[in-house]
Amino acid sequence: MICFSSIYLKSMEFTTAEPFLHKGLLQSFELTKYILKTNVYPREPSPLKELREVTAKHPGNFMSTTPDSGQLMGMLLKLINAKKTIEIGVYTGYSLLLTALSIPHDAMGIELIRNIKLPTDSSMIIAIDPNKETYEIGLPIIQKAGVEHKINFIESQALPVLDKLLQNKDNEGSFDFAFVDADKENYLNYHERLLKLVKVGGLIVFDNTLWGGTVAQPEEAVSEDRKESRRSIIEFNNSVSIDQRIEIALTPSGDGLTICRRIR
Ligand SMILES: C[S@@+](CC[C@H](N)C(=O)[O-])C[C@H]1O[C@@H](n2cnc3c(N)ncnc32)[C@H](O)[C@@H]1O
Repeated sequence: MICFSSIYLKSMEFTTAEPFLHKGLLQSFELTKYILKTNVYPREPSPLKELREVTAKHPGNFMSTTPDSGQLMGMLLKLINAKKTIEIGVYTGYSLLLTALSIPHDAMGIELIRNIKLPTDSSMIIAIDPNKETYEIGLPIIQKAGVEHKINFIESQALPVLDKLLQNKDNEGSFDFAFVDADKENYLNYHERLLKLVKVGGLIVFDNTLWGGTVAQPEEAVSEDRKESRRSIIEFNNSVSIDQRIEIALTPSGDGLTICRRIR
């Protein structure tokens, strides 16, 4: 019997310069499930599990950040000891809650008032989404997890909020981390603004940068409803790949997660 992966491998074009291609992962849904079952779900904090299960009942559930990407982001947040973050695109709050659970609990109070360059009543995570209704689906779980005080939810399109933050020079280079998971057409606009707001050494992470694999397909093979965002994502991927202000890693986690580290 020929297994799926060997059919897949035969269909790939190998060149001598790319002997590592056969190591490519995620050749089947079973493999994705394997990663989730063995490594992600057993370690997923219970509030995140609860939020994932509540979100699964919502018609927009496919929008939620995948738990494996969430696990990677949690690791990144802890590695850089992120305290001040921006979240663009909240939906029911899976990535928001994991960020709130990953930033230090002791970073509140006095330290917040001393360090943050925003008004002293601002929280550590600025979370922006024009849809408050979906945020409110996850909010009771965020409250129960005891991390709501870390979140400043702003019901708005993200661009005007970022522009407003940039009007205050003190906000420049003051954030440790940003996560972007919203309208793909604005990814480059977000990138430009976040590069000013995030400090050198800080991270900007973009979700959906493989756009369901369509970035590597001919446009004719892509359904109409995915074409516009696919074009934006391809433009974004091309642009960040040559951007000298950042280091990047495009990981095949979830729907593609591009990690940008500001270096200048
Ligand atoms: C893919 S979902 C975000 C999923 C979220 N990261 C999670 O883990 O559940 C995209 C969200 O972006 C929001 N959105 C769309 N356009 C936006 C904009 N211009 N500014 C901010 N958020 C936007 C949508 O309302 C939606 O809630």
